[in-house]
Amino acid sequence: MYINGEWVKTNEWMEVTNPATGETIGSVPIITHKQMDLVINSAELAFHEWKRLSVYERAAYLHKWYELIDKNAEEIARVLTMEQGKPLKEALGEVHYANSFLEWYKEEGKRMYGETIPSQFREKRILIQKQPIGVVAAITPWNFPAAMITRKVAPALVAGCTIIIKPASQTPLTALLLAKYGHEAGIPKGVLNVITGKSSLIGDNLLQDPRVKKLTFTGSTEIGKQLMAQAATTVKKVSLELGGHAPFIVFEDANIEKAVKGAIQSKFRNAGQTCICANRIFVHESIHSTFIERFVEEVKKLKIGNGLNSQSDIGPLIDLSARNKVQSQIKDAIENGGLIHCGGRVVADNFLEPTVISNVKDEMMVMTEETFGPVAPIATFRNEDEVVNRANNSPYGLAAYFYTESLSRMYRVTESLEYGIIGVNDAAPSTAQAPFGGLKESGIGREGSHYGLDEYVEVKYVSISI
Ligand SMILES: NC(=O)c1ccc[n+]([C@@H]2O[C@H](COP(=O)([O-])OP(=O)(O)OC[C@H]3O[C@@H](n4cnc5c(N)ncnc54)[C@H](O)[C@@H]3O)[C@@H](O)[C@H]2O)c1
Ligand SMILES: O=C[C@H](O)CS(=O)(=O)O
Repeated sequence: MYINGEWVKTNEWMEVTNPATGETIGSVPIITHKQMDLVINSAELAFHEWKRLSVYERAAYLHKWYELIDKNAEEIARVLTMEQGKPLKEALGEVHYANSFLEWYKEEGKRMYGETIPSQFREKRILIQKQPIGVVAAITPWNFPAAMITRKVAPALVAGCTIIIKPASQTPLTALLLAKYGHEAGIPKGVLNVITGKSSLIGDNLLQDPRVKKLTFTGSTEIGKQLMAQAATTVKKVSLELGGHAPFIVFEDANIEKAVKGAIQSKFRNAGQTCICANRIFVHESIHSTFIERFVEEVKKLKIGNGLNSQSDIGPLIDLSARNKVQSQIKDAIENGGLIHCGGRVVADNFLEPTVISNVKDEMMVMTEETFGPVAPIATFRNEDEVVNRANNSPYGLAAYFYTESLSRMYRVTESLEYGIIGVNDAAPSTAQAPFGGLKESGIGREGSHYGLDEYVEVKYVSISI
């Protein structure tokens, strides 16, 4: 663990395994209650100094950190693949995507402007200041072990906050490697902290402690709800990036080749283990057979294998329970009339073949539960109103995609879909300068863009009588 600028150990450890091989590739300490108080105290003390630096001084630290991550991207990507499983080419892409948040926020922090507002009284002046909120608790998921951390750390630190990061137990090594380079960048002690251990102990301590002013969580909706309730006990500011269940709609006037390419890209990235993966594919009945033929042809080209193998397109699922959950969705679809066009079988322990299922009904598990795996369920639809209603019929509202060549349809459907992120003929919308986040039970707040910076500041109103 990295606490107050030092590498800290304990007597208890937990192992980190490679999901592709089951081998133990490392171990990390299990934090104690006493160390929880140490890390919160360190972050609190550091905050009072860190916030006094100019944003240009803070940005300079982020710039050095950015340069070190860029220089060591291959090393970080290899560790990421070893503990998370994604193909090395995807892991390297994630490291650069993660670093883009440092690059973007080190400049955006310099635009954290205040305001003056005209008063109706001659003798009064109205001043609006933006100030850092304080100590931030960041709890992150295993599917993007680098990007889900820097998407929080970059705006938090440049705004003047200090941060305590708890990475997922499955993927702590990437977080610790990022901290190593943050240390080498000279980030002052107590500003950046990475702790590991039992989730509930860490969560209980962070969320009950009044010195922690903000919770930023990325993970499942179930855990997000639990943490939001715990944060309420000390009225912490909360940002939640939660589950998704993206509809992917192919209208009759779509460019089918673009739609097939986009569906492959969205569905099978990270073996389908991303919050914005296409989860429900809706194809207009008039082009269904053409789409399926081309889609299955391309899916069959995908190569499954260890992420360290440069030929692999699809790595393992994170663990056996994840694989079993996806398998149960496939089984339910088949039992209810779904037709398997390819895949559906376990290749080895955590490896599941990329699977395409047609004749899918909206009541099936695969169409109602988040599918964190390489399974593409395809349903047909007759008209725009029908498919928009079906697409919106979900407790989730994170990402949605649709393919059309019609400008008027693009506006109609974009305005009707109840999702925070919409890709129109585009299956890869994520970028640092744009706001990422969802509606409904997909979360609260945004990450990335200037909206993401606002999550780490308080707005102070100063009324002056002269
Ligand atoms: N919206 C987004 O930006 C986004 C991004 C990535 C993943 N996700 C979602 O995350 C989920 C997959 O990630 P996951 O399996 O790591 O999610 P998860 O909710 O199981 O765990 C997320 C994090 O919370 C921690 N955690 C679990 N229980 C806790 C507790 N009681 N107290 C404190 N911390 C606790 C975990 O250790 C992990 O670090 C999916 O639902 C996916 O959609 C969303
Ligand atoms: O899994 C969720 C991630 O936020 C997806 S992305 O890498 O930001 O597109």
